[in-house]
Amino acid sequence: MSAKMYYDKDVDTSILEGKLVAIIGYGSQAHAHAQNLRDSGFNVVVGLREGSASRAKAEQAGLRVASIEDATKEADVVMLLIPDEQQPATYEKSIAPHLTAGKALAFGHGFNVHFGRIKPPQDVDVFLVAPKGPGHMLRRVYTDGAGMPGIFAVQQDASGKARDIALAYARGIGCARAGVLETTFKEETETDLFGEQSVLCGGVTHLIQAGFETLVEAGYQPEIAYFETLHEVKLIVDLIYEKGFEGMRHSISNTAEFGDYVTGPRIITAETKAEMGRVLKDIQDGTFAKRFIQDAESGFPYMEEQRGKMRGHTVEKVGKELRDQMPFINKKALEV
Ligand SMILES: NC(=O)C1=CN([C@@H]2O[C@H](COP(=O)(O)OP(=O)(O)OC[C@H]3O[C@@H](n4cnc5c(N)ncnc54)[C@H](OP(=O)(O)O)[C@@H]3O)[C@@H](O)[C@H]2O)C=CC1
Ligand SMILES: CC[C@](O)(C(C)=O)C(=O)O
Ligand SMILES: [Mg+2]
Ligand SMILES: [Mg+2]
Repeated sequence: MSAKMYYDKDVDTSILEGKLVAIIGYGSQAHAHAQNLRDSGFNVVVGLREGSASRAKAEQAGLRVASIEDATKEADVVMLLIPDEQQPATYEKSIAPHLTAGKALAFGHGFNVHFGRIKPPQDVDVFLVAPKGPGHMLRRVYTDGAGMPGIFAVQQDASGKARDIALAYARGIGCARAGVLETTFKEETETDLFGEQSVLCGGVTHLIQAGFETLVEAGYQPEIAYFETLHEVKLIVDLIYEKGFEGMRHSISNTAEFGDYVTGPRIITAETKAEMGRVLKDIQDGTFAKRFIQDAESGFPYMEEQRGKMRGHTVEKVGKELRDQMPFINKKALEV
């Protein structure tokens, strides 16, 4: 293996003993960071805006809650885990005035530092710890005794200890159970945006949607189309996750494997890969970031239009009905 991987045995967490970590926000990532750190023995305070709907949930989980300003004042490490588009304004108003020398400012994604939207003072440590997966799954795998890989990067090392703090933090949220490796803000930001757009979120959902629509438009039952093009994706991906492509192909029929080789390249073509290259370029030169921020600043008209379209789509309606008949599917997982 060429990358240096850090596991629990390689990480000394004593650097955070007696220190206070403020988790700003209580959404997907934040609730998992706060609860995992607390369960790993760290001191945690959750910083929330006034009137936050999340206060009761955080308190119910046994966490102490303070205003963002007070949490920043008290804490040694301030982890900013609110939506990327909201971070600069909250940082300027509620965090920067209290971010005194010697503290550490941390992120779960490098977007705002990399694109120059947050410029922390020179006398604080700045690092990121980015778990490679959704926050709700970060909490689930931690409570299952497993872990989710993560990557960390140091942008500013004012204390000379920023790497050790970042690694201790990564271990605290459970990432060093699965493996943690070092990156830069640039590499994390660009690869994360590329992965979520091209493969994990944009790629997968649009592939499923196109397959589902093709079957339904050809007259097949939507329920069968749902099982075939969506539900079974998890079962196939679980095998890829556990055993790689070869392991998955061992489990499927020869008929399926032959069709995989014949038809896969007709669906994901050389042109698809060339387009992925153009997507990556838009990410690298800031074109995507600009488009995202513009939509956010106008109240997300494009994003809301897309959400509205999908809400009424048959794949969503049929899917909800079918999932409601499957009580073993974890329905509590996304409650926070
Ligand atoms: N979602 C994920 O799994 C991943 C996210 N990340 C990164 O983690 C960070 C957080 O993302 P994510 O967890 O999706 O965020 P969420 O959308 O889940 O964050 C919601 C939380 O942010 C708070 N919030 C929203 N707007 C404001 C505001 N203007 N001022 C103060 N608090 C606000 C909400 O407060 P309230 O409770 O009061 O409504 C809520 O607690 C981002 O940098 C993201 O890129 C990284 C890896 C994966
Ligand atoms: C895949 C999307 C993600 O990058 C993540 C869960 O890792 C995100 O920004 O939510
Ligand atoms: Mg992301
Ligand atoms: Mg990600």
